[in-house]
Amino acid sequence: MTIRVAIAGARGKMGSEAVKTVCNRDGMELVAALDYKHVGESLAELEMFPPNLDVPIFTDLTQLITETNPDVLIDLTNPQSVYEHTKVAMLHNVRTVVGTTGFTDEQLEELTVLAKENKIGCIIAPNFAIGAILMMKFAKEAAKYMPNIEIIELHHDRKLDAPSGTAKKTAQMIAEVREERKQGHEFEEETMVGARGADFEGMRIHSVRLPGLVAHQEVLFGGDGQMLTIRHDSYNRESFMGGVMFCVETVMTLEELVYGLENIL
Ligand SMILES: NC(=O)C1=CN([C@@H]2O[C@H](COP(=O)(O)OP(=O)(O)OC[C@H]3O[C@@H](n4cnc5c(N)ncnc54)[C@H](OP(=O)(O)O)[C@@H]3O)[C@@H](O)[C@H]2O)C=CC1
Ligand SMILES: O=C(O)C1=N[C@H](C(=O)O)C[C@H](O)C1
Repeated sequence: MTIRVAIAGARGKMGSEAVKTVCNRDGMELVAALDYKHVGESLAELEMFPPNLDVPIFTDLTQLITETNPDVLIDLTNPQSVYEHTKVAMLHNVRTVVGTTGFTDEQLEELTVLAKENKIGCIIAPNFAIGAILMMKFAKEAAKYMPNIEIIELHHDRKLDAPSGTAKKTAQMIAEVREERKQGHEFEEETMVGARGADFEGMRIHSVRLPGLVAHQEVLFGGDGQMLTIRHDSYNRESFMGGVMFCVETVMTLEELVYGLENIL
């Protein structure tokens, strides 16, 4: 069976890589792209894609679904659009693989309920790179023994959300095994706002944004006279594509929402 795939955000850094990957993948067909503005009738008209890539572009998701009948929508857009896309797709019985970050906890909760009610598969993966999943899993394990933790995530300077979805997910996974605790000492004071980063149950999260970076994260564990560092680096967007393909294939077998690749690997 060929999986019919649509991509929202196809012109973007991740979306364009996903277009390439889906087109080269046996057992998948790219049937449509979703954009929020009219950039042409077909991907073939865009300079960044080969002139024979005759894949229609839609600005309306419902119309895209009605006319091209995709099995899976991959969303690689932005925090403002992703919730609505995922919801509309689910309500039209289209499975979703979501890489876009920046969901609120309430949105995640609502989509979880909606997926269950409609018995429709959805995977929301804050990070598709296998190395990043392992970094999060190892960090969760280390936190059982070393609960004083600071997370430093480093990304390119076009990123919209901070902290990154990966940093948030890392903190959530660690929180499953670490009791909330204040780190440092009670007299600590910020003399410049933000100096100590964001506070997640006492762990601190720091977001670095610089040109030249792609996606990187360090989790630092401090102990008496020692420090453990767990680090992952994505040097390009190909690093995410194995995970995207795995999710497209896996979501076809699901009837619920899964948040995080670590739950299905
Ligand atoms: N889960 C993972 O492993 C990864 C997740 N990400 C996440 O994926 C998302 C995309 O990242 P990235 O590719 O770097 O970002 P880009 O800004 O490069 O790409 C986003 C694309 O989506 C388009 N877009 C915006 N709104 C809509 C909409 N409503 N419908 C259709 N297209 C839309 C943008 O158009 P325009 O530019 O014209 O506004 C742009 O082309 C981010 O949330 C990022 O955090 C990134 C890397 C890995
Ligand atoms: O915006 C990005 O680039 C990335 N976003 C995801 C996140 O917020 O964690 C995944 C990866 O870090 C790249």
